[in-house]
Amino acid sequence: MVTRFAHAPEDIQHYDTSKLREEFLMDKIFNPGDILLTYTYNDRMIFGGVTPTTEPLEIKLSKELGVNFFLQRRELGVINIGGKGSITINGQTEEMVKQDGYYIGMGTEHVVFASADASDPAKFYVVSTPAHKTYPNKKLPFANALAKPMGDQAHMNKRTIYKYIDASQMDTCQLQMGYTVLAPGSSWNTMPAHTHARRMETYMYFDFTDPNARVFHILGKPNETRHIVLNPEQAVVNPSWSIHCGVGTSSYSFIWAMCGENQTYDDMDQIPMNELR
Ligand SMILES: O=C(O)C(=O)C[C@H](O)C(=O)CO
Ligand SMILES: [Zn+2]
Repeated sequence: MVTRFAHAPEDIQHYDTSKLREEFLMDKIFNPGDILLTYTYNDRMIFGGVTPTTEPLEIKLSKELGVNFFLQRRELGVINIGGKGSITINGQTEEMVKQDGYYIGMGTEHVVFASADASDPAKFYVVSTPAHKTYPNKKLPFANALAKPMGDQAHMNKRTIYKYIDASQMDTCQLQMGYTVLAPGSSWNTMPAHTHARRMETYMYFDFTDPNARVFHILGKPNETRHIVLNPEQAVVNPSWSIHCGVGTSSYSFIWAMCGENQTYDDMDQIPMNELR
């Protein structure tokens, strides 16, 4: 697990490209046979990829968090974006096909991730946030996600937001998580842009319709923006004060996850176009 510190808006004013990437980009999320995690000091979210191949994998963090086991004081959201796999929670196994999600509550001692076929491994994108209460574990199949169509082709931002972990559907301490799929030919996400000073957010981009495509992710204060160019299966941390939107050279999907003061998805401050710089 690597640590990324939190920033003030002024910090990034003089960052060059490599410094900006070093501070905000997670350039590898899925490494076969491995667990790659980032601990951001923005609301202490931990996020990353678990990619089991021949052997099952378990996130074992105790000393790093000053606890006896990873989820002792945390909750966890999972979405599989790879091949068939399974999650075994305290000894009980659930199949996890591509797009299946899971919410695992505070206090769960063992969560073991496995792939059905090492040559087409499951890719579990995981996000964990601090918790204070145990809410029930819940499988989150794609078909049950709340689908919210957004945008239109004229604005090149036709997309569907699938909310997996949403306060209207289930209880969590902080975590909100979902999956946005851009329609073929659309390239903009989250434009018009917004901030939500009450919550931070991570974005992990994947499923580019052209594997050679790139996404230009935009962050920063609305009047002082920066961009980071992303390959498929890379992620960005967005501080609460930052916009977070992007444009791709093809269509793509991304998983967003948030935590902070509230769980009100629509609690956003929309940025008028003429304020963007
Ligand atoms: O495409 C979008 O718009 C999004 O997916 C927006 C994210 O869900 C978000 O930023 C929520 O705060
Ligand atoms: Zn947002």
